[in-house]
Amino acid sequence: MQISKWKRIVIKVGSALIAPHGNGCSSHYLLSIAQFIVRCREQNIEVVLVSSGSIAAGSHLFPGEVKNIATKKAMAAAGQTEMMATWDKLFDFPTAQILLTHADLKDRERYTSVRETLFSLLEYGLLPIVNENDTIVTDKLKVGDNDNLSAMIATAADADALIICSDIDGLYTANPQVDKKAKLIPQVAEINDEIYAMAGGVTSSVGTGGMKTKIQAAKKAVSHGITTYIVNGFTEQSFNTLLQGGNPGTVFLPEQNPLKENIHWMTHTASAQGEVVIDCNSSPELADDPSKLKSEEIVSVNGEFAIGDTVLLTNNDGTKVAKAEVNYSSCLLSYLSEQTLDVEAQENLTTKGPIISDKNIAILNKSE
Ligand SMILES: Nc1ncnc2c1ncn2[C@@H]1O[C@H](COP(=O)(O)OP(=O)(O)O)[C@@H](O)[C@H]1O
Ligand SMILES: N[C@@H](CCC(=O)OP(=O)(O)O)C(=O)O
Repeated sequence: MQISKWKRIVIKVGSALIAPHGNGCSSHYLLSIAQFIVRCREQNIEVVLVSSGSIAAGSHLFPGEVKNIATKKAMAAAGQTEMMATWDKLFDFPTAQILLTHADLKDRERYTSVRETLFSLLEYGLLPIVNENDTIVTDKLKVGDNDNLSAMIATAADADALIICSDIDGLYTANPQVDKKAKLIPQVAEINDEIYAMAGGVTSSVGTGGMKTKIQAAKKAVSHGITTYIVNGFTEQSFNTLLQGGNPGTVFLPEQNPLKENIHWMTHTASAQGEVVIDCNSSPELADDPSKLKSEEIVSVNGEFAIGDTVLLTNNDGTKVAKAEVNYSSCLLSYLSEQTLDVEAQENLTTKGPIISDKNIAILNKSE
């Protein structure tokens, strides 16, 4: 989808662009990005910015070896204000700070709240600037990289395009800093294992994600129908080419049958609070429609979850079948799976309808 058809876009800017030397923010490489944002808004394209750089910006205030994760979180707390100020002074319209963790996105109620805030900010003409809330993240709570965060935000915002600004022109057949014969791939129609295999990890001294997380992000976005670009954020030409409707780097084409928003959220953002092991071998229809699950087909229940939580449904051979909203607690399902109940007793216990919601359910591909 070219710029003329865009109504809303998300732009992700990595640490290397905003804090190129890892000792405070510099607007040097941000001017062309800011100009691109201004040009998009002039064409009535709403923009959401996902910006890294708080840790890189704050690190110089904490000299010496990074002692522990608490120091890194303190760097983020210190650098976040500088990162926001660096962006804010480039625009003559207001910016707004949104700090999130994965906990805010994997909880459906909080995810919906984030969407509402984003839409309200855009309605009033502000530029939302999103970053992970590194000050409070833990391994359990974090997204971990802003490439994947930007894809989750693009989905939440129903964006038409996601532009990931990197320190390289796009996805190459291999890491060009390692393989001098590597070639730029202008277009990716399908993200498969071969594409993932091309992507190496982090190379910049301040980056977190590397190319792997950019491919993961592209997969999340294209499966929601969002055209995704990896472009070189260091060159103004990248943005001039985009403004002319061209592709300056690698474009990942949107999937033809994008997932509905709630199914996409369940597939790519929701985290399972527990696991229900089911017996698809004796009930093969369950593999295609686990919402028909009956208590006697439950093999075991792992973890603790409440009504309305997301659970992972796995076959008793370990294959992941689906992620879905569960209508009963782990306690009741454990009881039901261990009992041999007659139909009447079952009906008395399962008055809330099907065990698994037939609305919020995402059948998983084998590779997920
Ligand atoms: N197949 C690949 N194509 C392009 N770059 C790759 C590939 N594999 C690994 N890389 C490395 O990924 C880097 C970009 O990711 P990263 O280091 O996180 O920087 P940034 O977040 O600023 O984009 C590139 O500079 C490159 O060294
Ligand atoms: N939330 C972190 C950014 C983490 C991250 O993904 O960084 P990068 O790989 O430079 O985009 C920060 O602000 O430093």
